[in-house]
Amino acid sequence: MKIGFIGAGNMARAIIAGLLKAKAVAPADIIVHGGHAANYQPYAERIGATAAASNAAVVEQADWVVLAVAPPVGKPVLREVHEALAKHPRPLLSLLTGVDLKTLAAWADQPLPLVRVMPNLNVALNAGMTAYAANAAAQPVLPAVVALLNTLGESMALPEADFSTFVALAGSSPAFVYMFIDALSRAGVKYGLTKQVATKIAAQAVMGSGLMAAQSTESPMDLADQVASPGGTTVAGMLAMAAAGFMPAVVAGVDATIAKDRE
Ligand SMILES: NC(=O)C1=CN([C@@H]2O[C@H](COP(=O)(O)OP(=O)(O)OC[C@H]3O[C@@H](n4cnc5c(N)ncnc54)[C@H](OP(=O)(O)O)[C@@H]3O)[C@@H](O)[C@H]2O)C=CC1
Ligand SMILES: O=C(O)[C@@H]1CCC=N1
Repeated sequence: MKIGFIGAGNMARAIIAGLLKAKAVAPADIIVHGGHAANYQPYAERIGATAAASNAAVVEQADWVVLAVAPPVGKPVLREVHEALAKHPRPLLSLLTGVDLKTLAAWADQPLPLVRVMPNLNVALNAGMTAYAANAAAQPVLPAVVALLNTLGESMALPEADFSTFVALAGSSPAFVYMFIDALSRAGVKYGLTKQVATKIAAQAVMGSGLMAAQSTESPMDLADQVASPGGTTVAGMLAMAAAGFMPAVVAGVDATIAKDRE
């Protein structure tokens, strides 16, 4: 199975890293083309992937094509590969935020199996959270696509109406979590830890808590109650964070992310 990537930036590279770690695809069966040869060629060489000379060549050489460019670049790129896709009607997996299947079909301007895929950068460690939605033409290939996505972490079918919310909760949220880790770590620095030590402590605590929240049948607040001993340190910290607007700050961030996705 040859997987082609139009765009070889952060998200494409994270997916490719996850696929290679899972040994789901052989390096030479990864075909990439990007905006600038100076970026994608050395990258392809480094990982043993195939650098294609053009976006059309990606379509010609790959079995499936992943559209991994910035959303505004999607339409011109699909125009550029229109002829190649007409000759080789490959399933197209789009990572573009804010671009639904209907828009994608209009841009493709020909009947194609289309899968809208919304991953997050944690796919690089096979710990991603990915949503997908597919058109009717993609249904026969969908089980194989989902099997591939599942090598990258968890995946779920999602109604397209919920994609903006998913972007905030999974696509963008690693950045929000890094902000939290940095804030926790910085507070440790305030009390004399080095940034390196403080970040290691904060990141490991967040990782364990994420694992616990993902695996437990209890709600996050039930889990928090188990941490917060009566009259103890944790409840004092939780109340101070609540008073400083922790939850409204997080929800405001999600609101802004969703609004941007829907622009
Ligand atoms: N980053 C993330 O965490 C997530 C991103 N996404 C989505 O994934 C997509 C890619 O995002 P991301 O990887 O972060 O973006 P990047 O900016 O990191 O990568 C974009 C890639 O597109 C390439 N490119 C630009 N113009 C063209 C062109 N005409 N033909 C082919 N390739 C081109 C760029 O090449 P060059 O740099 O050489 O110009 C670069 O390799 C976006 O639509 C985004 O919404 C979805 C979920 C999460
Ligand atoms: O910030 C962005 O627009 C992309 C989509 C989700 C994560 N990164």
